[in-house]
Amino acid sequence: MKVTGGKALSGDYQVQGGKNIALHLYAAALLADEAVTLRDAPAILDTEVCVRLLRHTGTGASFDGQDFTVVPSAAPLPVVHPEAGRLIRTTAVLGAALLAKTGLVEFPHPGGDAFCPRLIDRHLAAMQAAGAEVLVSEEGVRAFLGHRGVRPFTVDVGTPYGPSLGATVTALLLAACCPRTSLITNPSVEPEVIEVARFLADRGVAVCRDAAGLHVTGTGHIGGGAFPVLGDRIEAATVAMAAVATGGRVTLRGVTLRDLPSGLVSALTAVGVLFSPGQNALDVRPGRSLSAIQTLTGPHPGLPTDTAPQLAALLTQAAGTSVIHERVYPRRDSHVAPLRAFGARVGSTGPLVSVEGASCLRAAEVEAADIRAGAALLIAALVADGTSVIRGLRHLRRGYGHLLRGLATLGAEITTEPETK
Ligand SMILES: CC(=O)N[C@H]1[C@@H](OP(=O)(O)OP(=O)(O)OC[C@H]2O[C@@H](n3ccc(=O)[nH]c3=O)[C@H](O)[C@@H]2O)O[C@H](CO)[C@@H](O)[C@@H]1O
Ligand SMILES: C=C(OP(=O)(O)O)C(=O)O
Repeated sequence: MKVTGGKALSGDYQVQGGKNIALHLYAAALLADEAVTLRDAPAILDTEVCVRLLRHTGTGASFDGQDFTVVPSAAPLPVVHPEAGRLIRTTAVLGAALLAKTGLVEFPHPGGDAFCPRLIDRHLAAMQAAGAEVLVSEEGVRAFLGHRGVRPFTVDVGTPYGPSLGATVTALLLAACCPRTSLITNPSVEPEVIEVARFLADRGVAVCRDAAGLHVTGTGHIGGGAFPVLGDRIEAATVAMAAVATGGRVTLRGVTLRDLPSGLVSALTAVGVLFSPGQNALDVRPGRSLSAIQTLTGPHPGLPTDTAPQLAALLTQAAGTSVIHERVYPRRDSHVAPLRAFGARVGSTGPLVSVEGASCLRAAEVEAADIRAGAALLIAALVADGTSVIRGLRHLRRGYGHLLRGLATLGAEITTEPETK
């Protein structure tokens, strides 16, 4: 993609349905005994991969650009496609849904962004706690429950890096198929989990949360029907930071201030970003000046790790030394080296990313290694003088359906060419 920077971005931006929310709902929809329509699903590569994965099991799956429809099969093939399953992160969650539904499953090791090793031991612990025999090999995982079905279980989905989002959903889906009560301790409370819990609760699964964790009482029949995919808080944050970094302002449509985690709002407010809530919309603009901050990523409602690379790009425009402490992953710094090519004074040591600002960025030729690194490089290119080239567009397309078109309507000059490798 070629990006000519140096223009303030201003206007309205419609936020897509949440990438990570949709991915988990696609897995939850596999449990249903009737057709499910997920409204406002994002038009991203990961959605296309999920259509392919569901169809491979014999389940009807289609996406018309807005609605993702799942029509159950009486006897789904309990196999997550070995190659396609390596392209996305929610492979083990899809595996859990197939296991709960059919009594066995085979799935490859999950894919997704590879900025550091990403374990799935808590997913496997949930499957074992639910009564499955689990075998792990180089190719992937085989789990077997047999006709006995899911038994009530207790599982801890906490990790040294905080509660696992994906493993909480894996455990929820397993528990949803057991008519007795299971307990998930140290659960994630990210919106992805809350939305899956709401989807299940609408269909008769009892989910309640107290100090011990999530208590889930499942049902023998999970109904169908429509369910909306909540707006993408990470896309909203990305566009807000792009607009502010260029000195512009944006009205985000389809999200409200309440949809943004308080940790994100406080970090951006400390930088000098101003928020004005509207009717199902949020106006975002820079204050008089941008200031350096010291901040930490953390589980919801903390500063989301998926916004930290974009925040580093924004902080190149803030006066002083900023530090972002990554706590959800041991390391997430695939954006740091390519940001330096723009003249940004950015460094990383273990989980700490530091940024010296404010810098005049100049155009660069760089490669994105993953979704949010790509978003951070795009923000830098929008700020920089001259025309930059960013390769690795497929990473961006995995998570952002209409970002480039949407930024163009705000005034960005962006052109794309097919990748040659
Ligand atoms: C598709 C999707 O929704 N992806 C999101 C999801 O990923 P994902 O669900 O994979 O992230 P987790 O919450 O599971 O991972 C958080 C941390 O826990 C560790 N861990 C996780 C599982 C496990 O069994 N054992 C273990 O040790 C991971 O290595 C990581 O350091 O949540 C992450 C954290 O908010 C986001 O960055 C991802 O964008
Ligand atoms: C890390 C991310 O995604 P995934 O878990 O799909 O790799 C992300 O969305 O920033």
